[in-house]
Formats: sequence, C-alpha cells, structure tokens
Amino acid sequence: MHPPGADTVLVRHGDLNTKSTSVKRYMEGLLVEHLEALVADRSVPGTVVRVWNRPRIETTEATIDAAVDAATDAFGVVSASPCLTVEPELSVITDTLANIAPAVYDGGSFAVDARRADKNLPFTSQAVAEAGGTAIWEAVESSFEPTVDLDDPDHTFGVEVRSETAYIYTDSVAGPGGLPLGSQAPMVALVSGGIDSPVAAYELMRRGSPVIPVYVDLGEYGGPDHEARAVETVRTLASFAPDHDLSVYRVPGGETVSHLAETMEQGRMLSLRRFFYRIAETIAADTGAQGIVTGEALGQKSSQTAQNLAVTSRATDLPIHRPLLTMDKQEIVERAREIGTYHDSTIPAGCNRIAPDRVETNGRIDPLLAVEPTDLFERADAAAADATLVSLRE
Ligand SMILES: Nc1ncnc2c1ncn2[C@@H]1O[C@H](COP(=O)(O)OP(=O)(O)OP(=O)(O)O)[C@@H](O)[C@H]1O
Repeated sequence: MHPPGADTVLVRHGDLNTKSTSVKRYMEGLLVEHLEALVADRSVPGTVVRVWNRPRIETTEATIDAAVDAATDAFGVVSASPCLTVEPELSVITDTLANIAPAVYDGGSFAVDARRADKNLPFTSQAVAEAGGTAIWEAVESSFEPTVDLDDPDHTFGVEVRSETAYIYTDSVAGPGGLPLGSQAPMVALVSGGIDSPVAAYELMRRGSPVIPVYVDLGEYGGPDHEARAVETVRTLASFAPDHDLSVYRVPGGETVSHLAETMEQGRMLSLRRFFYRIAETIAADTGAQGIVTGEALGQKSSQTAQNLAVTSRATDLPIHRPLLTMDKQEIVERAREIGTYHDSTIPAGCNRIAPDRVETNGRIDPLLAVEPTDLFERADAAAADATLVSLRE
C-alpha cells in the first residue's frame, strides 16, 4: 500500500552496484531508457529521472501503482517504493510521518528505517529514526497500542534522505533483479510455447540479454494451436521489453520432422534437437546473437539426460544456455505463473506424438550419426533461410 500523496517511485538496483563506476554509469543509462520505454508503453504519465544510484519515476498519485508495476517489471530492478517527496529537514520529515501514520498503520509493531545518502546533512539517520518513531507513536497511540520492533516489524516506515529531497515510503515491492536489458549480447531463444522455454528466455532477459525468439513449425506434428502458444508466450515476454523487437522467427520444419519420423526410430528425438540447434545457430549468425537458450532441464525428458544433452549439443559450436537445467518442474511452473506465460503455455496444441515407442536415454554420437539423415544440417540451414517473421505489433 502506498502512503497518501505518494507520487514518486524510488527505484533500487542490485548487481549494478558491483560494477566499476564507468560500467555502472553505462548500465544505469540502459536501465533509465528501459524504464522510460516501460512507462511509455503502459501510458503511465510522468518522467523517469536519472539520479546516480537511485533512478526515480515522477508521476501522480492516481498512477503511482501502475508506475510501481512498470518499475518492478524492469530487468535490473531489485525493488521499488512508492514515495512522498518532502524537504530534507528533520521537522518536515517527522510531520510527514505523523500525517501518514494513521492511514497506513493498523496495529502491531513498527519501525523507522532511516538512511542518509548525504553525510553533510545536519542530522543523523539515527536522529530521523528516533524523532520519526516518536512522531508516529504519538499519531496513532490514541487508537492503538503501538510497539516498536526493529528486527521484524509489522510496519516499516522508510525514510531516505538525500541532499535535495527526502523520500518517505511504507512499502517496497520486489523487482526481478538481474541486469538492465541490453547490457549483454543477444541470444537466440528456441521457443516451443511449452511451459519451460518462455521461462528460460525470460531468465536470459533478466540477466540483460535481449532474445531473438525462434519457433520451429512442426508441420503435421505441430497441431493447430502450436504456433499460437509460442507467439502468445513471446507476446508476454515482449511486454517486459517494449524497447526491443521480439518478432518471432517462424521456421518451416514440418518436412524434416516428417522425414525424421519416417526414416528414424532410435535417436529420432535427438536428431530433432540437433535440427533445432542448427537452425538457431544459423539465425544467430545472421543476427549477431552470441548463444542459444533452451528450456531443457536435466533429466526432465528422455532427450534431456546428461548423455543425450552431450550428444545433441555437438550440433553447434555456439554455447547452449539452459537456465532451467537444475530446476524442478514445479519451480518452473511457479516461475511461469509469476511471469505470466503459464496460461498460454497450457493451451492444448493438439500436437501429434513424434517420440518413438522406445525412447533413447543413453545416446552416443557415432551410432546416431550412422542413422541420422546426412543432410540434416543442410535441411536446417535451408529451413532457417525460409523463416518468416511474425510481428507482435497488432
Ligand atoms: N517447435 C519448437 N520450436 C522451437 N524450439 C523448440 C521447439 N520444440 C522444442 N524446442 C526447444 O527445445 C527444448 C526442449 O524441447 P521439449 O520437447 O522438451 O519442449 P516442450 O516440452 O515442447 O516445450 P518446453 O520445453 O518449452 O516446455 C524446448 O525447451 C525449446 O527450447
């Protein structure tokens, strides 16, 4: 809940603080641009102000919650607080705390968490905490029996005093953390539209890599809503990145998928993954992407045993990033729900089964190469060359 009158969002970042001054300055610039794009895309009125260590969004009280949502969707943001801004004077700060306390305090323990960014101010953060605590106490004691708990309070009144302004807040909303989008090189994301691959793509975005989504059309094995699932999940990912183009590369793979199904029994699923990776590699070469991201998790499927990942990975020299490798399915599902891709991922796609009756769990490269179509990679290159772009803009 925001304090009455809050019209500014204070934005905190985390991993940027481990960087050198020049890198941090560059990344803060990216973060501010990204915040500006999110705020504009969601028609939140206001201005993003670039301040060393603490960017902020100045908006209105009516739109403060939407501004907090935008800030906490930005990659690199650890948390954001809707704030009141006042003069950095002790009496003004304590009066403000006394004014907002009755609206946000409804019993239980409280604490004042005071910080001072400017060491030249004529009062300490301890003085703010003590005077602020007294002011809050006196404002609510006629209606409640307040207690102070500095370790685990029910209510925290935050005060951050900087040389020009003091920020007063009662809530901190968690952001995704990570690094600003665009601070790392782009990656090709193989997106099937299932539950896992959109989460994997999101994780790379969270660490700063824009993704180039690639969906391989499986032809008669895909089912009527297979492509829709992929495109809709990417649309959700794109809502976190309005300043990046997430048009989907739709690659016609149906003919090769049918060929694999007709000509291979053992190893078919491994060759299919090798076909995907090779397509991704080709598109990466065209787009400057520096790696491939997939939704694979160790042992989740027969094609994802340690042996099979070793065999399939040999199809490309590019690094294959598997951010979900060690995650359990339930964790991935929870993540998909948080991000908002879960619903579209569970649209029944009506896929036909490609997997053979007896699945391979212990693949080895030489036996596989003996049965795999010799032109598999030429097929992948040709399919990638025939890709069409699905724009997400209506
Ligand atoms: N049709 C496809 N187009 C693009 N990439 C795909 C496709 N099918 C699978 N992949 C990639 O290969 C990975 C492993 O394939 P798998 O068969 O496990 O996918 P899935 O279960 O259909 O979907 P997901 O892994 O997204 O839940 C996926 O996470 C995804 O990165």
